[in-house]
Amino acid sequence: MIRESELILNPDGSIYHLGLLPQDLAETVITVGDPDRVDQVSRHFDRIELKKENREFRTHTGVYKGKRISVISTGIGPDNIDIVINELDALVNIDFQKRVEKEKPMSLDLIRIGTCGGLQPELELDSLAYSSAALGFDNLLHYYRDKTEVMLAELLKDFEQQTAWGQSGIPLPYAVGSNIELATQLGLSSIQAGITATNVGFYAPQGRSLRLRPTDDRYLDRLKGFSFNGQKILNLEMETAAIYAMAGLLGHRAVSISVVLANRSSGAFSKDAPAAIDKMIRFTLDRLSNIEN
Ligand SMILES: O=P(O)(O)O[C@H]1O[C@H](CO)[C@@H](O)[C@H]1O
Ligand SMILES: O=c1cc[nH]c(=O)[nH]1
Repeated sequence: MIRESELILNPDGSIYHLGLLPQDLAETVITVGDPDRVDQVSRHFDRIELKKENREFRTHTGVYKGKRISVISTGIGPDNIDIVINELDALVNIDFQKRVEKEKPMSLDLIRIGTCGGLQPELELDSLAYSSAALGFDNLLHYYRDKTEVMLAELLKDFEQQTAWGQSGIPLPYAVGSNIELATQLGLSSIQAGITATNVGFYAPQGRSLRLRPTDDRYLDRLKGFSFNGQKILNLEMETAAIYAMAGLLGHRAVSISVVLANRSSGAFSKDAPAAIDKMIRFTLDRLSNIEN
């Protein structure tokens, strides 16, 4: 039996941070960083059956072209992903009354749609990128025992060697992959694909410098020059690796799609980010509606 301090339920029986009951959640879950983006997604639904909110975690569940979908905001960063994915998993795989794991595990489809900075110069502003794999510069995966089951060891070894990472003064990331089956069902080969660097911050952890200097002047160049099986590090953001790690460990299918708002080589930023984000939302909903329930 899972103790009250570990599986924390609110007085209405909902899970601690997300404030959701098991029946509130669809098996297909879109995650976004920004709570307002939840409304931008659900306004395309045919109908919305539920709206709930606690802290930065806003959830709408509804139906889009016959498919039941939940969209939930995670807020920014991998620390929130630990909370969101564990609690989403608990909603479907733990019996809240008996406080035990259910016998037959359920697998959710998790689709992150977020914004990112483009690392490679050729990445066009407002274009979409699919993260086939991700390097996690957060430490989240290292806290979970079965990490070797989801770690892409070869990619990581090559990364360490090619970038001479030992000289960077920054801890080595972990490497994890997307769910290929889900990516194929969504037809993500139609957009540019590559490795995503998931960072633990927006400024120095993404090589930005306002008044503080990053530890390693060569940080972005090290990332830019890396390639594995013909795939380069395309973009920088703050959730994908943590989602892939947690989904992999818990048996869920996850993919991450990003819209490129910043070109970190040219220094340009999108002239119409809301329109670019809406394009990504429409693309994703359209692809999701083609997957059988
Ligand atoms: O637009 P979202 O989904 O929040 O994603 C990106 O934007 C935020 C930083 O501005 C980080 O969360 C990053 O991953
Ligand atoms: O450069 C960017 C833009 C959006 N989100 C990020 O994390 N980085």
